[in-house]
Amino acid sequence: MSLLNHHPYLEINDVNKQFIVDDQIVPALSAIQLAIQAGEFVSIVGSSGCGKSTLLRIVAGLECDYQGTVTLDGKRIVGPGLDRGIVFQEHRLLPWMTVTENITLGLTESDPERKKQIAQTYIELVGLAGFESAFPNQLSGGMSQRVAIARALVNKPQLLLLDEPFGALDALTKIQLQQEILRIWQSEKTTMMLVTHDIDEAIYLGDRVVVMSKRPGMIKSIIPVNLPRPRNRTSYQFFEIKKAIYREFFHEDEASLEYVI
Ligand SMILES: Nc1ncnc2c1ncn2[C@@H]1O[C@H](COP(=O)(O)OP(=O)(O)OP(=O)(O)O)[C@@H](O)[C@H]1O
Repeated sequence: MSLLNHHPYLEINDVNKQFIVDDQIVPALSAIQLAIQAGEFVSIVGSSGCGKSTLLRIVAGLECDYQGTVTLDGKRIVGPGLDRGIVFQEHRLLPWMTVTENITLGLTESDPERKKQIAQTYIELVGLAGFESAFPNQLSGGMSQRVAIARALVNKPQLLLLDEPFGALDALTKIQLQQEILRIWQSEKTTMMLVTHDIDEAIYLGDRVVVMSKRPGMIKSIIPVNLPRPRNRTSYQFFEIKKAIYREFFHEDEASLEYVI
């Protein structure tokens, strides 16, 4: 089922970004050009330090010193906004607050009763009913990430930015949460932009996989994933897409590819 409306929703236009470290210019992103449609799920992969998180931070409005333009629904991004939610690799929950309190912290709703109801909706959405009063130290890593996802969704953002959200989780929890995020994407119709090191995850979730080159990060290729969901990670077609992505990393060097997959 396609959730796309076929109009560019997020437009990243010729974005260049450099950092100054010890008076030296460190180029991080070069000529990034990417259009994402409303309701699309886009995965971004690339080697460590290629600028994936920097790109996500620019879209989040956390990084404003760059060249080029980034627009969301036609409006230029000039800082963080409620139209975008973000989930990081570490859950970043406040340890002295309960699950409900962490989720409602950034909620714009002021009526306390309504606030609680909204939190409850999202607690149920991420499968944490019964843990409303638990504190972060009483939760597993996967449960904490579920809270972080609920917190990012509570203001109903149109765009959810996921920066290696499952990177610190064990393999089984990771697979479970990938399925959850897919379910949430389908029910909430939120546009998703996922940065990951995990190529299987990128293919399992994305409508397209953006492959970035080494520093300074450039878009090397964009690989469409035209497979019906839920996807079978062990299918021949899945494997073929995986191979195409590895090929991008290993510069079409079939000999070295042989040792990878
Ligand atoms: N605040 C900063 N100050 C200086 N340099 C930075 C800063 N943030 C990022 N960089 C540099 O920019 C480049 C891109 O970093 P970024 O974190 O975006 O890469 P990444 O692809 O997300 O890496 P990883 O996959 O390892 O998380 C790196 O060379 C990094 O050292």
